[in-house]
Amino acid sequence: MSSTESTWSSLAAWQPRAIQALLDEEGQGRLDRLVHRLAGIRFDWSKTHLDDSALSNFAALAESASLDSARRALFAGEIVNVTEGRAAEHTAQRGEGNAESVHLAKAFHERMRALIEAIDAGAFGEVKHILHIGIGGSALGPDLLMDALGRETGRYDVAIVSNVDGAALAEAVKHFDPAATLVAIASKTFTTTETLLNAKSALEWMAEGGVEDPLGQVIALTANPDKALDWGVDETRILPFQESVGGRYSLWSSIGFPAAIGLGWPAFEELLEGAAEMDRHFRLSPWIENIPVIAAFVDLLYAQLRGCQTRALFAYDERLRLLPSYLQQLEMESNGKSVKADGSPLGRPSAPVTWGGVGTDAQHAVFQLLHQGTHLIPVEFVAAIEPGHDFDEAHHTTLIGNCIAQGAALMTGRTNADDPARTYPGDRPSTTLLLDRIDPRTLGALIAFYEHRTFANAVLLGINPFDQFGVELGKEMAKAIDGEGDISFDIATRALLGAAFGSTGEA
Ligand SMILES: O=P(O)(O)OC[C@H]1O[C@H](O)[C@H](O)[C@@H](O)[C@@H]1O
Repeated sequence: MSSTESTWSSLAAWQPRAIQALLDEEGQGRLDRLVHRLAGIRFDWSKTHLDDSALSNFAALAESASLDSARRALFAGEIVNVTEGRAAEHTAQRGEGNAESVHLAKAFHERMRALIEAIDAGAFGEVKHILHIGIGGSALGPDLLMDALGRETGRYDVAIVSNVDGAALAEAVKHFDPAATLVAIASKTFTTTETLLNAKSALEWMAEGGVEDPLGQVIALTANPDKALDWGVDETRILPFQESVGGRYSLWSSIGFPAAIGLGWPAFEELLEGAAEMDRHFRLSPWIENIPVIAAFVDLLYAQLRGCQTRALFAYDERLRLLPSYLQQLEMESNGKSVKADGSPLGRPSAPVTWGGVGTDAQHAVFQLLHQGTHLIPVEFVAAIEPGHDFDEAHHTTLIGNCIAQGAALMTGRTNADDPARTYPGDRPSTTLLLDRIDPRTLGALIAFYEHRTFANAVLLGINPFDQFGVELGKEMAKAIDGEGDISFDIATRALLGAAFGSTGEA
């Protein structure tokens, strides 16, 4: 048996103790070990089942799974995405990584900054609106940033369109003046069907709106500049980034353009600095003090040792309402795999399903199941101490009070001897991330925390988190339906195609 397998066997023999009992017995010592502060965020795992024995077993797993050398390889810009033969250099975008890559990332950032300065200075005429078109990693990060931080900046109106459904584009441009709109086409590969179709329609919308040279108002954010050139984007308006930056890790590169222009360059730099602080912590801290690594231990405790198939995240802050969808891509596209990096079967559950919503709304919709359902679902609460509005402070005290109350209620439960329907089993785990405030620096650190937690989970499971072949088959079939390629569909699919299009879908 490999040393990793024998560590998993020791972990399998671990017996959880009630969270309340751990708190009662360990008291302040438990808070000292399981509550950490970094970059304006308080990370609290005290209401989980993680105990000293599990912690030391997981630390042993980190050793046997060579997390240290994987981490070193990540930051050194070595090939960690083995199936695609690539490095994963998102940290280099933040100045933490291989010197050459950091240098190149800085040069690309400078190019982006210069273009933004030119736009600010009127080189594109009057620009009021930025229409960012991208999907997946080329949209979710920028969307999260702008929704969280861009509510009051007022520099430009930024709209982010991803869905190929034309209704999304129509809604985005509804209040935009085509003459005063700059279109940013964001695509790492510059081959994504949805993005290129939306971009084409955006140009048509501009032409119909009287813009003589719509392409003159287009910039491209891509790791494939040649394709952008072929598409017709002028070379001077292409903002490249490195091929080694993964799509769902790319908001730090030129894919973050809407944030850099919408929030202003100093804010974008602060975002990068916040992430870099988390990078340094992750790179240098021992396992049992390492925030993303402890978080991964807790994830594995529930997914691998307690059979939890899902994990839930509730943002108790309207500004972070897009965090669950951002994390869904990061975690599920990275670690939702059945084979290890070497192609051998994973042999254990992969990453759980990530889902979630916004508090307090979710309390009135899905929390019933969290409190009394038969599923054990580890919950993560994310909240900020400083409110994002000027209304009566009762809004914020109620919001945060509810967040904290939910964690306590999940853990303590309540028995009603007369009525099982009114009994709460309790001992349900939660993690709380409490941000001092939502600003670029703190958000940068938070997102980098999630990236490193995802990476640590992957290494501990033996997964390559940087490829996503699972999305390709469906794309191929959609192309065949569109007449590209010849796939012979089954009878049920042909019938469905007939019902939708009046055709059989046969190539
Ligand atoms: O940036 P692009 O090349 O347009 O890719 C956009 C997205 O599409 C792909 O199918 C992947 O699932 C995502 O990881 C990626 O972020």
